[in-house]
Amino acid sequence: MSSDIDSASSAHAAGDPSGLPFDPPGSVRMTAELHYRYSDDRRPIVNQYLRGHRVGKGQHGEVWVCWDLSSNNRRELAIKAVKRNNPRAEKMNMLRRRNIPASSHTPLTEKLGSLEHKIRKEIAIMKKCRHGHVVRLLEVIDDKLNDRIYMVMEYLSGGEIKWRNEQNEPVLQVDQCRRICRDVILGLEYLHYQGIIHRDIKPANLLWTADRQMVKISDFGVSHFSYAQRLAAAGRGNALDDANDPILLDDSDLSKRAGTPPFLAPEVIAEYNGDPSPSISASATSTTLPSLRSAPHIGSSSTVRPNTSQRLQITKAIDVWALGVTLYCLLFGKIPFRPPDSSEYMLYNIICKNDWEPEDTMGYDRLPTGGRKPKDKKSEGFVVMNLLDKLLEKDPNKRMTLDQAKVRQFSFCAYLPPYLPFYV
Ligand SMILES: Nc1ncnc2c1ncn2[C@@H]1O[C@H](COP(=O)(O)OP(=O)(O)OP(=O)(O)O)[C@@H](O)[C@H]1O
Repeated sequence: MSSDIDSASSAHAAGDPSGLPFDPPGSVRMTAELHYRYSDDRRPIVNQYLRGHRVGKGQHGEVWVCWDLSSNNRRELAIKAVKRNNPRAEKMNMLRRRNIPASSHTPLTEKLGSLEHKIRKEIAIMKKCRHGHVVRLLEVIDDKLNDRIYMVMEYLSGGEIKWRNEQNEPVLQVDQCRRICRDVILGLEYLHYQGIIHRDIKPANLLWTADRQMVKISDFGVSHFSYAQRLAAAGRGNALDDANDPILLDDSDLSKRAGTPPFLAPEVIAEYNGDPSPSISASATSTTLPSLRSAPHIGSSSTVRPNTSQRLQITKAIDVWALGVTLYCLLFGKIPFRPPDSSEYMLYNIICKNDWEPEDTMGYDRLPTGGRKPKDKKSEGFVVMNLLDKLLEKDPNKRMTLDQAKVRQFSFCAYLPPYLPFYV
């Protein structure tokens, strides 16, 4: 399996004129002091950041737009404020432990350990990243007195990708889907090179820049760092220079299910599947998943049983699968694997066993797909169906690699410029 990683890393080096595959990880300022005051018009100021409106609310905290008063042009940034002891988040986690999903699009963070641990891991992972298609962390303010952590990030004012209307019809043109796909491939390629598996790729975690010309990958709340993968991707010489936070090397989160149900790869949920499990990738990390016996059993006649005899491993291929699900969502305005009811159990069964079917047309511009196996090899439909086919390959060993997605015969992204500047 290391072959695809090796070829990917050599392609990186070859593809970049500077000879450096990617930007070096950026330095993130760690600030232990917090000063809270108010502007003349009574707006809060956290250290040098003047707080504006709230842009979003996550499970563990809130995100605000802010302006850096210390910069010449009052640079616009985002600040995520997380309270360490958050009773609401603890309650949500408790509910999930009982397998009562809040929504099928809510990420599972089952037993991911203490909130503090989760945030520290998210920060440690973001600290390793500096890439044009990955949301950049700039500063962490640790407010021990009030039990809060502030993460100062670049602000993506275009917001989350909206991919469907109320009738579950696509709202993005095929060309926009193509660009988003290209951006995510490049962002993921960088993450994997850094040894990071995102584990929650989905449209809601892709944020638009202000001009909506580019997306960046966000939300590293359930991401995993694999030193083995970093070694395989970057080579021992490079990886040995990494200054790794010890929290990154803690593998305990890998034994927990994480991600958003409709986007989970078959190998993550294959314990529901009675068939022999896909074989294990040689580059896989060594930690295994536990049995998911506690899953809600809806439909007692089902023959699907948790397969506890074989333990599966988490690899970068799960991000490729999630990219395939994401691309399908963008093109068709619906998820590819749709259970007849809201049962998570049925969903997992369908992901593992069923094939996906396209609509007759794709995108807001309603381009013909030509069906599941288009005959016209020169058509856009053929290229896109072929790409989906390879991304949504159930066997992770046969699934397309990002390298293949970028440079091989899949011309879906081929005529776009291969690289964007990596600065942010
Ligand atoms: N850098 C950013 N720029 C613009 N909007 C952002 C940024 N970071 C997060 N957001 C928005 O803020 C909202 C909350 O983000 P946040 O990461 O806290 O929650 P989340 O995505 O639900 O993740 P979790 O609950 O797992 O921590 C999201 O809707 C996201 O779109």
